[in-house]
Amino acid sequence: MNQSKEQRILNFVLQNAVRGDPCSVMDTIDKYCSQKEWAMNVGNEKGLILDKTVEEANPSVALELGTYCGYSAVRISRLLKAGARLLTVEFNPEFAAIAKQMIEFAGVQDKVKLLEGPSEEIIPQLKKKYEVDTLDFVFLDHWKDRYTPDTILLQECNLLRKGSILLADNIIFPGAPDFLNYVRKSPHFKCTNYPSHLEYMQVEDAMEKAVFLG
Ligand SMILES: O=C(NCCCCCn1ccnc1)c1cc(-c2ccc(F)cc2)cc(O)c1O
Ligand SMILES: [Mg+2]
Repeated sequence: MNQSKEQRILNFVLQNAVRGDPCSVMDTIDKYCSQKEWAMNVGNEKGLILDKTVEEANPSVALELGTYCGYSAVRISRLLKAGARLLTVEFNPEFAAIAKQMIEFAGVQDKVKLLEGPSEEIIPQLKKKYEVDTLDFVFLDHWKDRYTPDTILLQECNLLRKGSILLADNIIFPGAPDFLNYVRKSPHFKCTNYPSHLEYMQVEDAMEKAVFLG
């Protein structure tokens, strides 16, 4: 049965990256996806915005919605302090299986917990099943029409605290217009826009940071 694109990306990493070296894994994925097959990793340009936001948050507990091949899970977890952890949610079982191997190859498996399933089911379980008090950082990179309902659900589940930082990918392309409207109109969020480009392309994109005010 012929391989998936995601399997080809993983194989390229397994054969060309340095085991246990997160930067090597990120660079190797970016090389493959810019030269051979485009894929929806956040990439290195928006990845630098992600890095700066994670460093600003310096999270003890971080949540990622949309694992895909694990590129941003590796990117985020490499910056976490000792004892800090990333919970990453993936709906697609094939993607989750690839991401698990990618995370292990990068050597960040002790910092990352990969949760398989729909975000609307997993978010309400975070406190009791995954022993989360509140989230210091949330990276939204899953279905763009889920950004708003899941942001509302995070608040309803009391998972955000004063200063929790949300960072959303793909604000322009594919776009998340309802999310942008929601957070920018809400008195509970302080928003900042970061213009950038779609991963591996010269197409405009942007990220939006939304700090929860309580
Ligand atoms: O759809 C995206 N991501 C979600 C994938 C499914 C998430 C499943 N899931 C995980 C947890 N809960 C649900 C996405 C798409 C594009 C893109 C850009 C240009 C283009 F021509 C086609 C596509 C670029 C991105 O950067 C993206 O993130
Ligand atoms: Mg994205």
